[in-house]
Amino acid sequence: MSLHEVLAMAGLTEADLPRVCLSVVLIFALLVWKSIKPYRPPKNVPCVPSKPIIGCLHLIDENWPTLPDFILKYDAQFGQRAWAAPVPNVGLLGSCLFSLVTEEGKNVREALGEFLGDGIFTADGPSWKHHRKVASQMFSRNLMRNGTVVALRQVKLLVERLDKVTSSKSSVVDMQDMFFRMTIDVFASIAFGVELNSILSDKPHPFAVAFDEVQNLSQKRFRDPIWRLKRNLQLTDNERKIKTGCKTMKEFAMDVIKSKRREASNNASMGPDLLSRFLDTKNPIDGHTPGDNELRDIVMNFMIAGRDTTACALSWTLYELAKNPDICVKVIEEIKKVCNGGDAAASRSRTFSDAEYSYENIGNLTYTHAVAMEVLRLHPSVPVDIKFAVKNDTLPDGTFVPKGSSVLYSPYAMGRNEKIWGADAKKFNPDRFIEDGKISEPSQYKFTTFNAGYRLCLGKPLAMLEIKLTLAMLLPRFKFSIANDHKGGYQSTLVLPMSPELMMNVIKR
Ligand code: HEM
Repeated sequence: MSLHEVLAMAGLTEADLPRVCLSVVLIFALLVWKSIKPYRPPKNVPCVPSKPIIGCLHLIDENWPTLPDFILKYDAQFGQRAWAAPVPNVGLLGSCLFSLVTEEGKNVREALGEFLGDGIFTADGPSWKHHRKVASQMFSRNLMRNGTVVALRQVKLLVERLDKVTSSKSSVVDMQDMFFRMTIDVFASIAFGVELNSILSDKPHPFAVAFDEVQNLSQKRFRDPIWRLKRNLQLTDNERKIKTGCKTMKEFAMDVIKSKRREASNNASMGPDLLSRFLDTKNPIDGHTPGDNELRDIVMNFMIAGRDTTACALSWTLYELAKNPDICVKVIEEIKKVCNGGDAAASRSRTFSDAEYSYENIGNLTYTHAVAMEVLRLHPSVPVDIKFAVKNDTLPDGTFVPKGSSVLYSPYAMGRNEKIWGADAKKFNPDRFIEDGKISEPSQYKFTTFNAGYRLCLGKPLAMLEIKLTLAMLLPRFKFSIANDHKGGYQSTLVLPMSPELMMNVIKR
């Protein structure tokens, strides 16, 4: 249909075209204007340089590639007190101070809504309590044991892959890529009971591709005050790809759920994966069994929470150990002693008993645990987190937080803060977490890598277990050194992947 015909249908002529265009532009501008709500910071709170309407969005945009360091800079500049970073629609009070207001209430996760669904991350109030209670059951001792078995199976495949690579000429491997492949396999197996086989295959599974793409693209929304408009009208390539990616993931999850339900109705013995466990579990609160959508959201939230966070932590651990060879030697010594009964050959062997890497043995790797904690202090997998005030509150420094404002805290900035960790805050020193040969757990409000209070990360034990198990399998068998000139840079995303990639020389011991 020609433009002329369209105009004629609307009773207009070509002479009306400029007026029509102007009206469309004005309506669009009004929609944009309506979707931008400027933010006025509370009185007497120091503020980063800002402009009318857009606040400091321009600074956030400029500094996005190193956002955690941008926050670190202002935390240092303003001292131990709250400061404001006005962002339209969001607000933002930056703070290295925790208060009650950060412990409960709505998470600003709307931008990840269609990805997270109606799961623990997006839920608030009674609904969150219900999710938390249901999700807590996932972290029973039995599940942790099953997690150990699943993770061990996948780490074995990683050893197999590294063995293949090191027997060829080129032994330079992108270890971060390996860890992202391994952790998606681990979590798909724990959550769905499905083997994605990403470690051994060249072409990643479509679910893994969609998972990565949606996560990366959704993060762009945080810098875009009109992303809702773009999503609702499907205006950009970004928004269209998010929609397609979510569809791929949801279809995959639904297929698995349906096939599990079929297995269950045929009285087949169900696996130990989360889906199978939750299929017939009655909710203790309302007594109902979860529907397909609820099941899908539970397992997807589990994967989102656990996969990238653990992969980043593993990458930074290998990086820090390569930079601190004396600490690496101590870790290997502990692994040999605890897992392999002090037998050096056994610690390198490709044939081993699963008992060597049992849940109990991994739990006894005290120094290795301290190393992982130190890595997570300096390189927290969630470097910046935002909470939303459900009621008026006051931060410990006396700053009033009105209901509805967002409070930002940065485990990255807090982890490097000398006032919190002492003059050697930037030094890699795992001993700071050991007292009398045992782990000395710091307060959640000091070590905020796993959040604090009511919404403390539920998966911390599982994450620590997977990190230690992977180190126990890899370090005695391979020597890793950094192959590229890595300065410890990162990519500013919801998590903290290394940038550039972690290219490592891998040599069999
Ligand atoms: C090194 C690894 C990990 C780090 C640093 C980490 C960090 C965090 C942080 C900062 C939060 C708070 C998010 C927020 O509410 O804004 C969180 C929540 C959560 N994490 Fe983790 N996480 C890790 C691994 C895991 C793993 C392996 C799982 C298990 C699947 C998991 C499950 C959860 C769950 C279920 C929540 C939501 C808790 C709630 O809202 O009540 N995490 N995590």
